[in-house]
Amino acid sequence: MQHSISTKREYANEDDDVVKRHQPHLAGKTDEIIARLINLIPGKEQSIELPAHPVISVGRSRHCDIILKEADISTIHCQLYTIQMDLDRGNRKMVNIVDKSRNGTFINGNRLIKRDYILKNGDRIVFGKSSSFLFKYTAIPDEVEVGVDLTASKFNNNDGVFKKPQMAASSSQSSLKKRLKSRPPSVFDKYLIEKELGSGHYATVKEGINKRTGEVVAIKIFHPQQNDDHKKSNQFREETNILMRVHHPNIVKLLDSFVEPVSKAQIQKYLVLEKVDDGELFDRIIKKVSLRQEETKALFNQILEGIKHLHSQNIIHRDIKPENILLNITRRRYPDEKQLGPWDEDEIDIQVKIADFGLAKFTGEIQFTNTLCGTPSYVAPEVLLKSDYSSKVDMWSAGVLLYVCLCGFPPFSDSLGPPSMRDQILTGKFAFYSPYWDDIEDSVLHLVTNLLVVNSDVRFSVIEAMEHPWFKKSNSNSISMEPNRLQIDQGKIPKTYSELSKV
Ligand SMILES: Nc1ncnc2c1ncn2[C@@H]1O[C@H](COP(=O)(O)OP(=O)(O)OP(=O)(O)O)[C@@H](O)[C@H]1O
Repeated sequence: MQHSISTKREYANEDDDVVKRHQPHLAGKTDEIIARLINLIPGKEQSIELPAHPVISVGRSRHCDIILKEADISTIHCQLYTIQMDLDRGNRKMVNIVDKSRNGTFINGNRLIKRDYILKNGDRIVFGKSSSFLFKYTAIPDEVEVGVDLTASKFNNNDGVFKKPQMAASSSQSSLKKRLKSRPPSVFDKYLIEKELGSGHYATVKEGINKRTGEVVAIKIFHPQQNDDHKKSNQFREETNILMRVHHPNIVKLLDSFVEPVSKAQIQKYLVLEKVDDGELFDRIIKKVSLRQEETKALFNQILEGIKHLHSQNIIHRDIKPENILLNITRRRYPDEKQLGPWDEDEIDIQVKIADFGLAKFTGEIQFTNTLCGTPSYVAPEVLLKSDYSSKVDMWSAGVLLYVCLCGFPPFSDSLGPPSMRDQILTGKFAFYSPYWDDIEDSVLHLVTNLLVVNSDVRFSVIEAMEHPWFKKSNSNSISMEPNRLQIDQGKIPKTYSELSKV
């Protein structure tokens, strides 16, 4: 379909002298070009420069700065405002789009409906039904190689030909480097954001591709929130800067973080994370009902390695649960390939990656339920009581997780009551029910029993857990204890995660 777009100049040249006199064409020679609207339809490529004018109007009216002639375009369809935004990485001019239309302005498929939205690099804007454009800010520091003159990319034509920036004279290189530093990129400058990988209560996680290196990452996009607390945004930035220094093979690497405006009233936080390919431990438990002891041991050992590293850096995870344990699985490629652990037949190795470390405080409350409604939380008694707590809260959660891996249902649950789940947690009341625990070694029961201890001073630390005889083949019989193995009314046994997932 032919896009009939004309800037004011074209329109004036065509048929209206009055317009020509009173409405100069959109971009004057001295105007700073802040962004471009790009029509990518093959054969009709076109680039409309957007100068940093306070307001640019788009619509059918001949008084608009950008005239779209399609029948579904309103007289004034939308307005583009240049606004100075105070981003966490400095100030930046951005374009705020305000919809005024009857048939809608769509950003990446979502209708604005008379709202405002701050445009991001790579946004696809559709006016009405089919006037479709890609939106791009002109200077994109992260995409430009050092030594390339950004001023050369200030094309001053609307002919739709995308010229490559020219090489700068060496004298301008240091000023360019300074500009690159002082004009920090948005997440959209740096990454192409692709398919959704999953979503949770607070965020959607999408695949991202680093435009410069091609690295594939996971980008956690938190739901927009009111832009009323600069202090919190700064805290987010400072904390994530610390978390970015954490490097360990069993911890999902935090690569970057951004806080960006969505509209004048709302901001959105982004975390760029190492991408983990094979889902959550939670799904593995659902699929298998419970995990074999040797498999649990191999996974739990890696989980403890990750927690040990966090604790050594004075970081408390605060939200250890199977949804936050991600897996990278190396699949078998040929029949006699040697397995590197006690994994399933088609698996050569599994690497555990702990996700969301240290971030619980940004998502508000630590969650008291997990994704399957009514299943228990992993929180320690001192967290429930909102009293002072230490890294030992992670060890309580690790104890719940170990219990769940081995039998498929949680140690604390309202269905086991009375008392209530909360009171079971506060008093540390749990047991190993027959027949579920009958074939499981006393040694691991001893470990669980030393993790689910109400008094955090007595509860095992991560080092104590790692040194437990269960992990050491020769020592696993050296434990003397009478585990609390109980018979229980079948009707009282909580449903396994696997059963709950089918409800
Ligand atoms: N680094 C990653 N690589 C691949 N997938 C990921 C990664 N991080 C998260 N995901 C997936 O994205 C989904 C949602 O992520 P996440 O659980 O972190 O969001 P959330 O809103 O914090 O969730 P919750 O409701 O559990 O607090 C999950 O299903 C998870 O498997």
